[in-house]
Amino acid sequence: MSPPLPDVYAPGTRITVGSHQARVVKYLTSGGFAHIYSAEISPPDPSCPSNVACLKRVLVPDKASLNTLRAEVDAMKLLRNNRYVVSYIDSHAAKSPFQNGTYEVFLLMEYCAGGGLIDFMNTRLQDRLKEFEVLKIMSEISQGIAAMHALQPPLVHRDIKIENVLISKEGEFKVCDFGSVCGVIRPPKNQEEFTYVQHDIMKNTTAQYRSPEMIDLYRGQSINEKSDIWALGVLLYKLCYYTTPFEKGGEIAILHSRYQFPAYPQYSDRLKNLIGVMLREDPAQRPNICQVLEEVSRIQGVQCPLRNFYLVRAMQQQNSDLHPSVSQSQLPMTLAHPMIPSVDIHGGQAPLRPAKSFNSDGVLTARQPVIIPQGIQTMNSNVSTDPFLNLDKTKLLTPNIPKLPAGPELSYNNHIVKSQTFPSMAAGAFLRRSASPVLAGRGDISKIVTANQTSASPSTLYVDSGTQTYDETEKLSRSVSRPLSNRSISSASSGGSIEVQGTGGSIRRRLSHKLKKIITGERRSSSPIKSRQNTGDSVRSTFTSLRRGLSGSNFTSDTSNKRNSMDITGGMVGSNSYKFRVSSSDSIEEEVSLQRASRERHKRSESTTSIVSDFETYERDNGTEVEDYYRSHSPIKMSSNKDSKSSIQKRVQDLLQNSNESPKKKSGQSYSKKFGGKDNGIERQTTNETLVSKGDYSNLSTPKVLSPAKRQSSVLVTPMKSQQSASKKKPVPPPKPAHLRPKKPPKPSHLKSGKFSTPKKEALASPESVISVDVDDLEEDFRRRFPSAL
Ligand SMILES: Nc1ncnc2c1ncn2[C@@H]1O[C@H](COP(=O)(O)OP(=O)(O)OP(=O)(O)O)[C@@H](O)[C@H]1O
Repeated sequence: MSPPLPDVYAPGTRITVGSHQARVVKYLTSGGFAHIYSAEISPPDPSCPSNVACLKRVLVPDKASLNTLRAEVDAMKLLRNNRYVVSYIDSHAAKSPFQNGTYEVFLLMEYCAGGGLIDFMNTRLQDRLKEFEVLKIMSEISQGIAAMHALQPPLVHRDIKIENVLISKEGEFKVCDFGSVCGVIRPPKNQEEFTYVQHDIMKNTTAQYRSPEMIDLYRGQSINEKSDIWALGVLLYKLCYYTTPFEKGGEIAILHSRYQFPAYPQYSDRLKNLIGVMLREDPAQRPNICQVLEEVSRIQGVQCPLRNFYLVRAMQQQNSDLHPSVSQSQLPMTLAHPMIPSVDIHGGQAPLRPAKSFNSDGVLTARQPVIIPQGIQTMNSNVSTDPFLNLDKTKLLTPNIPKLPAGPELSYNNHIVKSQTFPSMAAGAFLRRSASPVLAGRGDISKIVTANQTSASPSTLYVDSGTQTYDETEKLSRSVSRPLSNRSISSASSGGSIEVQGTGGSIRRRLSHKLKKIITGERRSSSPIKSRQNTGDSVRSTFTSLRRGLSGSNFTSDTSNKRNSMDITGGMVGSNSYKFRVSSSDSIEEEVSLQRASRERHKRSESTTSIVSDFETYERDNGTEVEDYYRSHSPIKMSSNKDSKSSIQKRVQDLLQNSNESPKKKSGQSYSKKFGGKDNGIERQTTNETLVSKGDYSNLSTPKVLSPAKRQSSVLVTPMKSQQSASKKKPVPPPKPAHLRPKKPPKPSHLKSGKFSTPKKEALASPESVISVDVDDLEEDFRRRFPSAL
């Protein structure tokens, strides 16, 4: 329970926040546990043209909650120069003089004088947003989110919603509230992880924006950027129709992605189609953020303001595979940094593909053409990553699509427009604002990519200058531990004096590495792949994971497992030596990120960082391990054992221990998340809905043991290999005893019906075909050929 906030600062109160002096101008509003002020700051910051910044003062109940705030600050630092993210200026944390053991955090950020998007929407209750307005908002938010997804490893916002978009004085739409930010969360592997992830999702996400993979953890799908895409799809829908698509249908509707388009207001089929692909049940079938932005730009009829960094990486990967001895910097610019054309390059006559279409009642009617992104089509033709290419055929062909009741009526007369605090943006002003793309703006992600590429090795796109040896932000730790005196708080972190890429890069690298390492359970030298090998049962575990994959276990979508399951022939179990590709439809991103992660691990193990980070210093001064901080913010708690060969068992043991702790409470918990309500015109989101997977796992019965027949599943292999394996049929050895098989908790009964009862199959990649493979055959064959390996 957070302590009550002390009295509101009177106008004129002076506070030192980091290296900035702030003078309170006006109390604006209160968040969950925060007071929000406008304040004049000095020295000036580029993000505050008029020297007026936003001061957020949060009271934090304990040190653990401080970590949440720190994570938020770290994420903001990483994104500080993106034009469509609320800019971070400075911050400071200190022990609270009001209550023992509590802390106060002051966060200076760009002041968004235009108020919240929700306030703006409330000014347009009668005259709903026009399509071009929706597209402008969508484009800008997508650019903000792209900045997060472009990081390597990516950051997932996890709480994208209308309420978390603010409007600048200039009318730009900016993403805010990074308190739920996280790395990719791999699928939970046991009951404790299930419970932990479930709790974490409940705490950090908003019910109506939750994706199917967040609700049904049994699907064994990672929570990653595609979960943000889903939320962005919900947001887009709400921008259009002022309600969320699953308002009435709830979680069951989310799980099936069932919703309707209201008849009013009318939007183009392309826009509805975009919503449709973003709300695909299967995350792999959703577009990535670059594809979303490309499609938005195409509908707008403007050039896409962002390079498709996923494709750039894929191309660079391809180049380095083809020319391993040639570094990216040696490649010609056009090759190393291809500009993916985002507009039609054939006179606007791009090939047309069918897409879902809905009639004015919101009922699926027929296929409508949609233009395929040219860049994807030409450069990536053998990889089915474009969701606009692989339309949801199941849905298109299903004759009896259940018709949901008509969408909720909107009683906008009851809505109260919150306009006193923040003047709502005048429609005229909105119309005046240009929707032109930004190619080299302050926050242009391509600029960040390029900046990072200049010093990047072929395998790493995002590295900072490499020459930076001192990060001013380290002052934070020292200042934090200093006593408070007369409201004068010493430096929290530096302001704008540090080179953006340098600072961002170093923090990003730190945060990213740690998040990746801890949140995904991937340690520097003990990734899921390596750790299996390190534990001494690599070959066996390879077969085990293959068996899991074939038996349709929930855990097959873990990409590292997938990777393991590939390396099964030729006697080599090395991660790069597979000859026998057992795969479903690894997306190009997954493929690239796997290889990149592998190279990065290698690279990291060779180099030591010379940058002393603020948090590391803080931890040093305060006697806590920096890893604890990230671990405490991680939805999956991992071992603190620094031994690079930490075993899976050890990590699971730690997890078991940690699972007794309740997850850390978010101090600045969203009032909307916590209390819901319709205080502000359009409904703010609530979290009082429960996850479908919220069943009581403590009462789980013994998991079913799969029959040998079930262990024979359809998998994808290359045709050549499939023939080989078919010709090597051996007698099937007896099935493994039940107690030796990996166990998983059974699904709650309400998830067993319909399509949820069967594991989801990935989309099929065209050059591959489906055959039946017997794992035991493979194992037997392997044993015969390499008797000493097992
Ligand atoms: N940079 C800003 N510029 C202008 N107003 C802001 C800014 N940041 C926040 N606000 C206002 O303060 C409100 C609460 O802010 P914020 O969401 O960051 O606080 P919080 O404590 O995290 O609240 P919650 O957790 O409920 O979202 C926002 O809805 C918005 O109206």
